[in-house]
Amino acid sequence: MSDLAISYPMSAPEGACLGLPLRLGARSGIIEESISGPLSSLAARGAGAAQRLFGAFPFERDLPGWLYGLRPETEPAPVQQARIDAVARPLALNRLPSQDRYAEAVAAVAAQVANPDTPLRKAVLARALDLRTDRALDPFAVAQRLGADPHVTAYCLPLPGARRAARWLVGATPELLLRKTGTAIRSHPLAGSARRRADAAEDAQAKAALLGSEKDNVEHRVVVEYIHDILAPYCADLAVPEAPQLDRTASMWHLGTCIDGVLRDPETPCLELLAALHPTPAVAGAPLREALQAIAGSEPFDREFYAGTLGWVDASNDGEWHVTLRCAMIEGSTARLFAGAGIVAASDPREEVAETRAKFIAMRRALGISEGL
Ligand SMILES: C=C(O[C@H]1C=CC=C(C(=O)O)[C@@H]1O)C(=O)O
Repeated sequence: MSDLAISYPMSAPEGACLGLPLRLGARSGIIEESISGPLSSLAARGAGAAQRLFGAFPFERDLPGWLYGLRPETEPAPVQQARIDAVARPLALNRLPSQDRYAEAVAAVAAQVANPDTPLRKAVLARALDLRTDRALDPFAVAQRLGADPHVTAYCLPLPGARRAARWLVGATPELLLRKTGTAIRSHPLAGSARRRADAAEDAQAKAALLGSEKDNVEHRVVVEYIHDILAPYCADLAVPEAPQLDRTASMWHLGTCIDGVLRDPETPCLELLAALHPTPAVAGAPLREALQAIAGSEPFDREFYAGTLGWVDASNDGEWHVTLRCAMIEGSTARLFAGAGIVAASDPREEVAETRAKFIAMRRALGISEGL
């Protein structure tokens, strides 16, 4: 019986996801229209569109992403039908790269950052976990479990797959890249992390240590400076707090800064701002070109939609876009999970392995992957 947990259509024609359900935070619906293209080429969309468009763009900004028009009144059936108890059983987990290889890559990038002859200030290195389970995974059930954390925005959306069935991008992100409401804009970048502890005193200690960590504050400052420099030319006013605050999810502490601005031109398209911002040093690094080289030289997989951006834009050009973090790409009975960490000169390779392990916790729990696997 549990094999039938997925009851919605899985056979979208190649290159389209029409008729499939999508969920982003509190909003959901059935896809009735889709537009594809790189973020920069879709930047004019939104204004003039008949309805709110939802979408996702990959990490690489020149690659195509998707904007979807939804039939909004429809609550996707799987949300009611998902059988939370019918969890697919994990069979095998493959690390890409191994933890040792990841630690070596971190050490090499930290050394590059420490070298005053190279311009690299920070690079975000990720690793992936490839999971195989004993039956088809239910992406909506996974998203529903992730969404139990009130500090994240959970999402589940189909991506056109190479084969007949859609691939699903599922996750729960804590990071707001850009919200635009009229002339008001907000970005709330996160960078600098510590695993949360079950014991309250230890948790408070982890939080205080993160706030005082010079390494994490350096990592964070690079992101805030970058976002300030990108947004400032668009803004009549831009408020950037001097020091970061602490933000949380159920399993992580993060350094966060809430940046608020007022646009000079209220007509500035939301997606134009997004195209200018993405990818920030919270997921890439700085300077961008050197960071992308470091990433390409270190990561033995394609990030695809991990560390991209997802959200919506509406007819009055308002929108809300998140960083595609704490996610997995689900296809049938397989899932690829992603987690990354910002590397600066003072990064300790073993601690960055531990940090990425902690960032997998939410998705591992949602997928029922035991610590031992
Ligand atoms: C790149 C990730 O997290 C980013 C967001 C928050 C904290 C981060 C950090 O401390 O490195 C990362 O910049 C990830 O979760 O895969």
